[in-house]
Amino acid sequence: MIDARGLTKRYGRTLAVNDLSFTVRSGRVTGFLGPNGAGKSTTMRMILGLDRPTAGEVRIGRKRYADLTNPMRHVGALLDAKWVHPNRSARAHLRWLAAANRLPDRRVDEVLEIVGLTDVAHRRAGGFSLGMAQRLGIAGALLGDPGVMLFDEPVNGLDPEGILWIRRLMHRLADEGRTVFVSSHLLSEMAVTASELVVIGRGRLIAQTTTAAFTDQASGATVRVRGPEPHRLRAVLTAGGLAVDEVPASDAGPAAFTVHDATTEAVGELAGAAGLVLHELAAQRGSLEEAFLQLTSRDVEYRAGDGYSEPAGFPEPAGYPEPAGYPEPAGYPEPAGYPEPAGYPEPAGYPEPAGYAEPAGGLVWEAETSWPA
Ligand SMILES: Nc1ncnc2c1ncn2[C@@H]1O[C@H](COP(=O)(O)OP(=O)(O)OP(=O)(O)O)[C@@H](O)[C@H]1O
Repeated sequence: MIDARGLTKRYGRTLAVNDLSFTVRSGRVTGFLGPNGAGKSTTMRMILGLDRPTAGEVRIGRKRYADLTNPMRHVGALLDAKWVHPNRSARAHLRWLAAANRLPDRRVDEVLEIVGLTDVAHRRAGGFSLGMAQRLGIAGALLGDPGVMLFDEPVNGLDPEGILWIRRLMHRLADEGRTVFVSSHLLSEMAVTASELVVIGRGRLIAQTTTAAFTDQASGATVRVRGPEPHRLRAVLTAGGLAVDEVPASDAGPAAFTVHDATTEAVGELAGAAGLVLHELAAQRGSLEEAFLQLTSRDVEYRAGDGYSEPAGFPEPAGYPEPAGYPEPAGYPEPAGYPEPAGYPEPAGYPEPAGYAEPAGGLVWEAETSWPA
């Protein structure tokens, strides 16, 4: 578990992280989401003891990083994949890392196997592609078999195969009971990788919630429903106080209704009480992108009358540029047979520390942001 309380970091006039509190739980992938310059890397560096907070603190388990004995056994991180001596082989790099951290040498071959680098372990790391370098970085993070893993923008610059590999690895690590905290400014990638989200903007917490609740709450829950008696169905739902829109037949499916701000339970019970047969009843979830657009517009409305003023020292990150050469993983196909880990059950073996309380459910709307459109 990672527990941040009041975490604050100021660089001169720039408030990079501003009174940030959140909890990252074990046994699931938690996405750390925010636009460029939101403060994600700074927060991760503070978790890892590489930056000292101006105020507040962060704990891994129940200890601060500085108080961990042999930290690599507790927390592994991929911050910069190219942090490796270019003339060392992958195996030599990992053996050096293991020796420096008093970790057993046999673990080197184990982690090379996990990340699929066994066959190239003798090659110079300086000649590795970005994808291979990422794998080597992850092997290093896994050396101590830590219960907590941090990844800072791990898919930046990777091809679709590399992105998919990282995503599957994170799910696997979470299924093993580890705490997996992964930062990204890519909403689409987080939507399929993370089951929980910590969302920040300009250094402040916007939301901590499940990915599903975030999209539901921000984009509103809608239900798709269809039956053999559409006229009666519409009348029954409307009489039940629900807003109904017709969806004409298309390649995507036969004609149906979209019911707004409703649950499948409410729609099903109204239909059942009227004795109506249904052929389809499904919750429709908005995309994470839609959720963020909704969030932004809400903030604009909220700000209109509340006297909100821009805090000093919050420069707008200029233009939120997409890193050069980074392809948006738009719509790359999910390979057949790829199973989404069902429900991220809490695995045995990483018990929640005593006294840990589940954060209150629902969204925590605490701050404003300007998400790039
Ligand atoms: N060492 C530093 N000195 C001064 N300012 C810094 C330093 N590190 C970060 N900042 C500033 O703090 C803010 C947050 O930066 P940070 O890199 O943590 O954001 P990020 O969310 O990780 O962004 P990105 O996705 O672009 O990496 C930015 O305004 C950045 O310019």
